[in-house]
Amino acid sequence: MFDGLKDKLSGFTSDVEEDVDEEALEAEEEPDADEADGEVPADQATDAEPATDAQPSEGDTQAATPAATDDQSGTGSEPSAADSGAIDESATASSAAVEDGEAVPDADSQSDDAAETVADSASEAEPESDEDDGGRGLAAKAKLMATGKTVIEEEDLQSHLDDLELALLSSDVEMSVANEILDGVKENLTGQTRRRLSSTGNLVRDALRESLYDVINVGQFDFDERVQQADKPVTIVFTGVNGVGKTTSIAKLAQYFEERGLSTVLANGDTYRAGANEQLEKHAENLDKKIITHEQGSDPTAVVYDAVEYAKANDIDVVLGDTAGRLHTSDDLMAQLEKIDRNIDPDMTLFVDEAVAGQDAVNRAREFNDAAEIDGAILTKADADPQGGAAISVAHVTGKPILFLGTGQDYDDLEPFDPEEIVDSLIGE
Ligand SMILES: Nc1nc2c(ncn2[C@@H]2O[C@H](COP(=O)(O)OP(=O)(O)OP(=O)(O)O)[C@@H](O)[C@H]2O)c(=O)[nH]1
Repeated sequence: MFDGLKDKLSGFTSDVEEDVDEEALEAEEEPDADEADGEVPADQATDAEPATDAQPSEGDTQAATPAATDDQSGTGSEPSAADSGAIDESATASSAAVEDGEAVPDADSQSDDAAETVADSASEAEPESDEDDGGRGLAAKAKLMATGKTVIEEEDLQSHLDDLELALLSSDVEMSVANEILDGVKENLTGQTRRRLSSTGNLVRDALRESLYDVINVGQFDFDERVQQADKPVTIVFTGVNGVGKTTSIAKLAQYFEERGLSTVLANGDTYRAGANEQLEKHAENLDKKIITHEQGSDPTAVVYDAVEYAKANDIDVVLGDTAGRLHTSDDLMAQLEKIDRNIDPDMTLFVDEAVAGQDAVNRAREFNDAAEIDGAILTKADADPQGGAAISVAHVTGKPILFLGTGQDYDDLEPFDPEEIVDSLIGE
């Protein structure tokens, strides 16, 4: 699921990491030259407050001096990050933990801790009165260098952001959504201080994770809780064009509810299309569910109404009503759904489309929502979609959450949409 997009996002994070670390290594050579003479650079000397109790280790005096100047804790126990941080990742992560006054964590959590520490220290590292050289004073930069930290500048990122934009658009992410993600990444990442070589990857991934989560997590609500708490019968009406998996999704939801102890009745409100009754009847038979149908061409509202009456009379918990999806006659669609709304007042209207339709699905979601407001969406055929563009875009474009993903042709191939899980699967935990 979404493997093409995963690869592209992982390409972005590793490219930024590689590039920014390379620049940090190049920049590192300059302060080293000063240190070789045993002299603290003038900028640092004026900027730094000596920590009187800092005890540099033997033979490491040049690096230990600036490191100690950054040690606000006064413990004097921090190893020289300037010397070891750029070379030895684990040493850097350990020193980050020491800064926090914590025990050295296990190997897996070291880089995360380092990223946190660096994020925490970003405000400390802000220049106060240093001269401005495009946003950050030279003295502040030198100070960061000396402590094994460096800052990510916007110009370091621009070409990568361009690549990311291309990657998102070519994965069918809607333009405004791609822009929102890019803005978020830029905002989250630029100006970040980070510990050299140990935390860039985490910072980039976290920045991307946060921006993706923000666009995906729009309008989420607890579907199960809403259904459980609503007065019964709960009526859910499904909209969307034909052929995308709407009927199958209704059947999958009937099974989903049964697994949660809720009974269902199906209603075929798609009275427009020949064969629609038979199609839904087949699913009802497979799942041993009651189905309400009327003749082709009859009033869809009457079908759903009858299903609601049946549910009331038989203590059925949920009515699942299909409708005909004809976007090209959006007036008809509107009139049909308005009539259902007026007469039946469904608890929810869910839009169904296929993830594999990419931009088309996103556009249809917008149009359906404009024509008759939806409460949420189901994206089918996510199992066959390498792109992920619709899954990322639909919620942001409609302002309504994706509630389920269809992940196969079997009745239990329906997964609740969990934004956090989706983002983790796209970026890695
Ligand atoms: N791989 C995969 N196939 C699916 C999924 N959902 C539905 N399908 C298949 O998509 C095809 C169309 O599904 P239907 O449920 O018939 O689609 P529909 O929207 O009701 O279309 P009409 O019946 O023409 O209105 C069927 O072969 C389904 O088995 C899914 O999540 N993954």
